[in-house]
Amino acid sequence: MSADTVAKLQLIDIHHDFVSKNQRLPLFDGINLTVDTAKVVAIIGASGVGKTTLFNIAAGILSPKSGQVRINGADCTGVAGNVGYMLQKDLLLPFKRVYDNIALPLVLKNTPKAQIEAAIYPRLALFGLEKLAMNYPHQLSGGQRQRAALLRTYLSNNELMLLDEPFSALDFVTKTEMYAWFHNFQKTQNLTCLIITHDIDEAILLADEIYVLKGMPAKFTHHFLVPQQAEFQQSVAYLSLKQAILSAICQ
Ligand SMILES: Nc1ncnc2c1ncn2[C@@H]1O[C@H](COP(=O)(O)OP(=O)(O)OP(=O)(O)O)[C@@H](O)[C@H]1O
Repeated sequence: MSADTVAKLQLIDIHHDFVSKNQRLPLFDGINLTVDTAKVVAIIGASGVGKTTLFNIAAGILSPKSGQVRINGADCTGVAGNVGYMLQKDLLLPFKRVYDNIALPLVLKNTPKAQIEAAIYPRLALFGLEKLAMNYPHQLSGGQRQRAALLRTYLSNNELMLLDEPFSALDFVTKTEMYAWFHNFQKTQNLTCLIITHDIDEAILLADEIYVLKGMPAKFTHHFLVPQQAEFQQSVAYLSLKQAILSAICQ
């Protein structure tokens, strides 16, 4: 396999369990997943199925009982710091200005001030934050806060971004705008993202591929490819795909 064809992220035969009330709770019994460069893969599943745990394993925050996490072909199992990770809630620090919130991961890496400025200022416009950098988070709308959190994640690591329910907490109109903005941003920047969500529309509107995670131990029961033509979103085929995913989750 040449370097160009190595997947950005591979989860290989992941097994994991928890012990609860002296009982072993098998969570994963051989999960496999590949995320190719410049693609967005969404994992959709019911609450408690194991999405966050799988994300923590992919991020290296949690070591699986067995199996391997490969990033760019290298074994990164249980090794944190190789991905950008954005949690569901934007988690901006309320007492810090937007700029300082965005700069935080770079400050923690002891990046020189001039380098931080050079990383942030040219990108503010891309994230629609050019007039807001000196504001505090409470002065921003939900969508603006989420874009600030995304820019922070992007600057911490944009090789591979893991996004937990990136926009589902927003109101319908803001969410719809954010889907269009993110889709365009991801495609123009060739970002590679793994997303977890409960929201079928979020999965279809953001992802190239969708996996349904189900059962206990959980496994991927269905895999859907999302057509990428612009007219797809207004088509009957969109509704059919949504229905098929819903059936897959509820079956
Ligand atoms: N540290 C832990 N010890 C014991 N059980 C745990 C632990 N962490 C998670 N679990 C259990 O593992 C299962 C999966 O949890 P996880 O948070 O990964 O699910 P999820 O799909 O992300 O849920 P949600 O969508 O509600 O956030 C749940 O049943 C949870 O109670």
